[in-house]
Amino acid sequence: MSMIAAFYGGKSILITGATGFLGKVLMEKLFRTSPDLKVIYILVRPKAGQTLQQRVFQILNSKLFEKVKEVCPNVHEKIRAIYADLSQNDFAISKEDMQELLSCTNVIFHCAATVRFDDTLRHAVQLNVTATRQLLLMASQMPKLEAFIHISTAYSNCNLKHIDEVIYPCPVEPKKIIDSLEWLDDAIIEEIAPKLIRDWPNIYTYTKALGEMVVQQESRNLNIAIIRPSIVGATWQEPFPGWVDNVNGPNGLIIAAGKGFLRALKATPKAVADLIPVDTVVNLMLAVGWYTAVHRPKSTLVYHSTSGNLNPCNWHKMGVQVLATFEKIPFERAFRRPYANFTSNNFTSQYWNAVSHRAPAIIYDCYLRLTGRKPRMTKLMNQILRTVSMLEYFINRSWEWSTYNTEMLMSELSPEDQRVFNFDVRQLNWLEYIENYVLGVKKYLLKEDMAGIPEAKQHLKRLRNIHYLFNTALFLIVWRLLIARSQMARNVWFFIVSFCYKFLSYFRASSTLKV
Ligand SMILES: CCCCCCCCCCCCCCCCCCCCCCCC(=O)SCCNC(=O)CCNC(=O)[C@H](O)C(C)(C)COP(=O)(O)OP(=O)(O)OC[C@H]1O[C@@H](n2cnc3c(N)ncnc32)[C@H](O)[C@@H]1OP(=O)(O)O
Ligand SMILES: NC(=O)C1=CN([C@@H]2O[C@H](COP(=O)(O)OP(=O)(O)OC[C@H]3O[C@@H](n4cnc5c(N)ncnc54)[C@H](OP(=O)(O)O)[C@@H]3O)[C@@H](O)[C@H]2O)C=CC1
Repeated sequence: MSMIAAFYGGKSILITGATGFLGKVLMEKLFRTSPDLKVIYILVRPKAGQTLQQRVFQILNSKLFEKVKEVCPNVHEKIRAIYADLSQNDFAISKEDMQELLSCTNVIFHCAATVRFDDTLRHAVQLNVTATRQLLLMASQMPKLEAFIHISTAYSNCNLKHIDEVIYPCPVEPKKIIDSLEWLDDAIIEEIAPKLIRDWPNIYTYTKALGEMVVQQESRNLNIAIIRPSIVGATWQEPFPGWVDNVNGPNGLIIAAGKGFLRALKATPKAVADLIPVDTVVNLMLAVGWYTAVHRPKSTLVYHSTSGNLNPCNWHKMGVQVLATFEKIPFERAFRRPYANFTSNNFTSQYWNAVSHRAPAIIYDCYLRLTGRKPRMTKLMNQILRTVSMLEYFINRSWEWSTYNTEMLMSELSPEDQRVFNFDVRQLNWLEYIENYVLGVKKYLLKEDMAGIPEAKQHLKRLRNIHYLFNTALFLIVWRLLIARSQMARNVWFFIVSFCYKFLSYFRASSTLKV
């Protein structure tokens, strides 16, 4: 019998960010392994014209939740969506709902955040710092609370090279930043933001670091733990391999590469690609929730959910496997044949951007214009290159994350829990994982049918022929222009032609003699 699964039985669990990538997988696993849990409260805002109920309905009716419905047929009754906007005071939760949350919650998983690298400082602080403080304040008023699990990121201290499972102090007190944002206007905030974030690469990682400090400062006598995942990727095993649902992190780049838009990347091939499957992170979260509640460690423990020091994979290996998978299961209607050119050199990267990205986009837009259609490729390419530039920091460096606490926890679990809540990334086979990942991107993000693979392969063959034809034509045009302008090129040309002619005459003469 799983002790962790039993622990969540009969519990009321509060999840923020339940509509996000991590939150959905967390809910799915909770319902599947502890169908006897009492209720999951989720703090949700209406979005994209959908009410809370519609959002919940959509999640529960997705493929991700197919297994849950077999194990826990009354899952609809066990989710309680509470209207909340985490960027508002008191989260804009109604008094009645707040009362229920305060009096019933046993465990909190705080996943909500803005994960945009380029968010405004004001919004990122509101969500990643102030909301965390507000939630801790609520937690301190919950008499039945057993554990508060805060989800941070392994990159919250990416200004360091070696990162331990400890909370590092930030140069500026979070409280001072929160207070100053109240009276500074937006223009000034954006002006001071680069000075505040110093050697952090973006607002996101900086505000996540501030969020951790807030957790440390406001922990009071709560049982708190922090989990720091690295780059969260598709599911490894559960509920099925390859599930993804947004374009964040590597997902968007896999699409861009598979569709042939992105053929070169400024990346350090030997740098560690610290991906961690989302189900591994979720298993660790649930194990940490149990351990924090039952064993009540004296201090706030930090757990790294990373792969680099236990089972490293580098960007080169990853790129090669992604490309190999594109060969087997290509994406439909590719713009060009997928190809990978990793370079860590600035100049070479600029060159590839011009030749492999911008030039084909301009040529294609000319073609669209000539055929009376609206040009769109240059805009799309600029968008992709902007995204790539935002992610470059993370694919050109390696970090060392220690994982003592995570390994300690692994050894504390019973064999059954180690199986049901497996977060031992040493068992991960990267080649298999990446293949399933790419397949998942095709099926769940692009919604492409496997029946379309033969046509996709045909399309790639056509693209290859067009590529050869285009290159030959280009070569001939350049050569013809050179001959017209340079005596030297003409001499070389006549030399080659006369050499070929002599060779052919000799070959013909010797074959006539043999007869
Ligand atoms: C040689 C080439 C390839 C070779 C072979 C294949 C190799 C492939 C191997 C895999 C590649 C490896 C690269 C991995 C890099 C991973 C780095 C991840 C770093 C994580 C560090 C921290 C992790 C975390 O803690 S948090 C989670 C990470 N957060 C994010 O990923 C958010 C990042 N996104 C943003 O901040 C914004 O979207 C931004 C700034 C990139 C763009 O903002 P903008 O306002 O300009 O546009 P949007 O409105 O947001 O989007 C416009 C448009 O772009 C699409 N899009 C968004 N994100 C991505 C993306 N990551 N990749 C591709 N496309 C993306 C978005 O859907 C929109 O499309 P529409 O059609 O207009 O809707
Ligand atoms: N994905 C990754 O690679 C990594 C993620 N993390 C951390 O994991 C956590 C979850 O990330 P992930 O699931 O990928 O992110 P998503 O962007 O998929 O999900 C973010 C969640 O936060 C919610 N949210 C955002 N703003 C508000 C708001 N104002 N009010 C209420 N809810 C809000 C979103 O709700 P809505 O659906 O309404 O937008 C969504 O449910 C974050 O803390 C992130 O920092 C850490 C390392 C890597």
